[in-house]
Amino acid sequence: MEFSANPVVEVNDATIYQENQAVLNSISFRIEKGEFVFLVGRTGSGKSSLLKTLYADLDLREGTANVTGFNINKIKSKDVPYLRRKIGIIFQDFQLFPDRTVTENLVFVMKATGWKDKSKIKTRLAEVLMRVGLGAAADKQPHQLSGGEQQRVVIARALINEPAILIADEPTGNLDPEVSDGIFNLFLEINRNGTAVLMATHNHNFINDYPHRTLKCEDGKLLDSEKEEFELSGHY
Ligand SMILES: Nc1ncnc2c1ncn2[C@@H]1O[C@H](COP(=O)(O)OP(=O)(O)OP(=O)(O)O)[C@@H](O)[C@H]1O
Repeated sequence: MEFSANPVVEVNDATIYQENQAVLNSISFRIEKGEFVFLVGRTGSGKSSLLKTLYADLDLREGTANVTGFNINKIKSKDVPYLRRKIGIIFQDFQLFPDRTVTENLVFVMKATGWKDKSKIKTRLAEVLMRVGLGAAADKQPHQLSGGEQQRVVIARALINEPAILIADEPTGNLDPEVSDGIFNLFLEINRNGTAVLMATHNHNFINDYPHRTLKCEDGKLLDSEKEEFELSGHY
């Protein structure tokens, strides 16, 4: 991977806290534009805490982090929505409005992020739904869709504002293995089109089948497969 002047994520000497407990100590890493990076580590090792720090849901008290040009350690709450437009966030629970159609779910986010022009909204909506293979689902409600399809809607929602990076926290954690593979392949495809991906996962098959740079939270440290060798598996 080329070393660029403008990485999508740059973290220096950051200590990640949950309340008064340091979860990860003095960690540093960068993610370049268009990179695909796995994040692993056993339950409670700090993966979600790290991701939350990157999207400014958890205060960064020590060290610095720059995400898509925003200084996370100095970011003001009024600027957090602008940061979140540059990153797409995807969780394992789908977090769609259950009583609204797919279109309404997506338009809600578009309006909240400044989209006004009706024809542009319509075009973008069709684009992102096509991109995730759900061209025919626009008028369905979440309960009429399978878990995999709901996660595709969430990914479509995350893509609306052309984020520089997708941050995914166990995006296939609630899905059957076969469906998980489809969702994972969708992430690969989105990545091939230039969007960086940082994906926390417990699914070793993904990493074995698609070996790529892997960060591992272990004993308060962040190991980086680009810098050192480590056991992928272990007690988790
Ligand atoms: N809201 C919170 N308040 C206090 N402590 C928390 C909070 N969230 C997480 N922790 C603690 O911080 C540590 C790291 O948790 P974190 O959720 O980041 O781990 P994880 O690697 O994402 O785990 P999992 O694989 O289960 O999602 C754990 O000890 C956890 O108990």
